Amino acid sequence: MTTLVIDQVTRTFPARQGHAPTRALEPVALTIGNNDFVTILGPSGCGKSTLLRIVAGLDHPTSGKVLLDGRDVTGPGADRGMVFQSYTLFPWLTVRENIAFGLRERGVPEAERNVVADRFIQQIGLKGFENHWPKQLSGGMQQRCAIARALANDPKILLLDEPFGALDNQTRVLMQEMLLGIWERDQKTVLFVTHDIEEAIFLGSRVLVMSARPGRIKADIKIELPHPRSYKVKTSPEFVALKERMVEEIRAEALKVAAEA
Ligand SMILES: Nc1ncnc2c1ncn2[C@@H]1O[C@H](COP(=O)(O)OP(=O)(O)OP(=O)(O)O)[C@@H](O)[C@H]1O
Repeated sequence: MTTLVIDQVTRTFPARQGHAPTRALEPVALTIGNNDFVTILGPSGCGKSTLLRIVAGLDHPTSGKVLLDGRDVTGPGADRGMVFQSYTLFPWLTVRENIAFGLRERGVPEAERNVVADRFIQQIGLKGFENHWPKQLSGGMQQRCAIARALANDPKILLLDEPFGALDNQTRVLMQEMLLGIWERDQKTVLFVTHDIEEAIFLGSRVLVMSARPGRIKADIKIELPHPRSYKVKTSPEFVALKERMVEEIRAEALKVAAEA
């Protein structure tokens, strides 16, 4: 079982060209495990991406530390799979090659790589597109491929930074169901950043609400909606009540941001 510990992590970006330093994160303390699907919700600029980048090892805390299964996170690693909002597939590799990229880096033989890649191609519904180039795919298909590429490495934890933010609403809902289906089957530990309240509740087993900058965890809410979840749960009284609560939490933070501007 995977345990991620975020131990009193802060991040201050240094002063630049007459601007004061930016305090992006106040001490954040958090333990994630039990194959949680944790969604992080917060107003724009509250430090969500900064926190995720620190867990990914792409940025470093100013103080505090991150431990994955007891080991200090000091840089990126195959134990953490990352998916960004913008499409980040390698344009010179086909769908199958993109998905198998991490396996190739680790020296897995081609035949084995193809078996793993094809399993994920099937799971994410890209069968028939194995040999397509990223530019031949729609945005939603590219993001499915990016998720498959992250999963193919069998990471301990999947880190997603607004992965569906650039998609139209219809595609976004389908992608949420697909990702949830994978989680329901494989029970991966997931950390998912979004500013979409419905998305955070629908996907999450736990929603963390962050305060306005400097960000800290303002609320940690367990979501007990039953699984498997379909989009229909969004109209249930439980879902609507959770949404009302989150709207209030986020509104209070958004007002603080507006008052500062
Ligand atoms: N490399 C950097 N240098 C200086 N300041 C930065 C840097 N990265 C982020 N910041 C600042 O830190 C704060 C938090 O940024 P971050 O991107 O983590 O917020 P966010 O919650 O992900 O926002 P959004 O929802 O708009 O993507 C912001 O004020 C941002 O301007």
